[in-house]
Amino acid sequence: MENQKYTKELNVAVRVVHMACFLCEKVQKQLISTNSDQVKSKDDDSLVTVADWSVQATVSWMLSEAFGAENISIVAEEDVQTLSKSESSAILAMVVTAVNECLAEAPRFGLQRPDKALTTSQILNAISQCNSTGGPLGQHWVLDPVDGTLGFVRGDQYAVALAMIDNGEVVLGVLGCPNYPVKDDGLNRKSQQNLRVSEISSAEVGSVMYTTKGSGKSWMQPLIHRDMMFEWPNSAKLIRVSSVDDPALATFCEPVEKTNSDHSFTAGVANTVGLRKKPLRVYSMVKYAAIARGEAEIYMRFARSGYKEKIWDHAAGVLLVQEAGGMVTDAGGRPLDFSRGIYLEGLDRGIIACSGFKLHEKLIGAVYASWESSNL
Ligand SMILES: Nc1ncnc2c1ncn2[C@@H]1O[C@H](COP(=O)(O)O)[C@@H](OP(=O)(O)O)[C@H]1O
Ligand SMILES: [Mg+2]
Repeated sequence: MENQKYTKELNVAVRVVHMACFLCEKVQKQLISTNSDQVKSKDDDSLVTVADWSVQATVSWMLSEAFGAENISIVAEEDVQTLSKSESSAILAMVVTAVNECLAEAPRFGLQRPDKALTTSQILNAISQCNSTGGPLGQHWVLDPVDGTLGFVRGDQYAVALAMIDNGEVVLGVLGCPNYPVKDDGLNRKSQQNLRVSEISSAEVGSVMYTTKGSGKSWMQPLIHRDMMFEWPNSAKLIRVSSVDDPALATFCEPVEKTNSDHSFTAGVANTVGLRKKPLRVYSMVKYAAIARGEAEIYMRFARSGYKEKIWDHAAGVLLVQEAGGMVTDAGGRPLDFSRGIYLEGLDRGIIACSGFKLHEKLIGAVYASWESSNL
């Protein structure tokens, strides 16, 4: 069976994403506590990059340990150019600490920790090992260490996304969402109340969602509390898309930043289709998670013309939605093409993810009707 082919890969990937979430939570808490009033100062930026590089190093190291460095290809967002400069030595030291503190916890996640702390050059090596550009042949891991940088800085939603592409198709997806609780309606509740990390009760832990292609099943696990052991399946629950197909009742999500997606174009489409609710604006791939979990029905993303979407911003989320029963295509109704390197080449205008066929068909029709008069 197709989904049994990646059993070990999935098992390792899920555990590694849990570890990465643990790392991110620690850095995000530090960020919020040191600078609670100021959003996005220079210090915040450096903490964000600490999280990005540290997650990339951790994931790269753990995958190499599990499968052999020579056997794996990793496509990921970060490189080591900035980090290797002399003026980055303080950040580099923070990365080394964060990675080693995280790797020391590996046994809690059922993985092996290194015999001794990794050296700076081992960590730089692990980061720069993620230099693959993917493509149509062979297996490639695809990693976005911290997706939704702005959400991360603001104590809001962000995600750790790890997927695998095999011969051009996404076959495995894991999405860690540290601020998206497993409880029903976790996203709406949190967004409406605009809770900050410091205010979230420890019982409301985040979630990790995962799936494999062809399984027809997407799963969700809670993150584990401090000092708890991760034990497979770690209370995994099946998740499923919403059955709502009436546009008047549907919720649609989109990026918070209008530079990442044209809010006025999507408002026009929403109006044409008869969507009534206000858009749910959420940072990061948590939007895909919301569709897969049935908390929203539609995700629209229309970047400005000329912007090329990157595979790590979509791979894990797209598969989660599809295996939970939903549909994801470009605005022309064609599947996204993950086989052509780091970009979603050939993407027709924008991305539409839906809980079901009926809504999807209506949206494609509305985009078609609105396009000529838009400025995109
Ligand atoms: N002009 C643009 N248009 C569309 N997406 C963009 C963009 N600039 C950056 N992005 C991508 O949008 C992602 C965030 O998505 P969202 O807006 O849905 O939260 C970013 O991921 P990172 O935060 O990992 O850099 C980045 O890759
Ligand atoms: Mg991203």
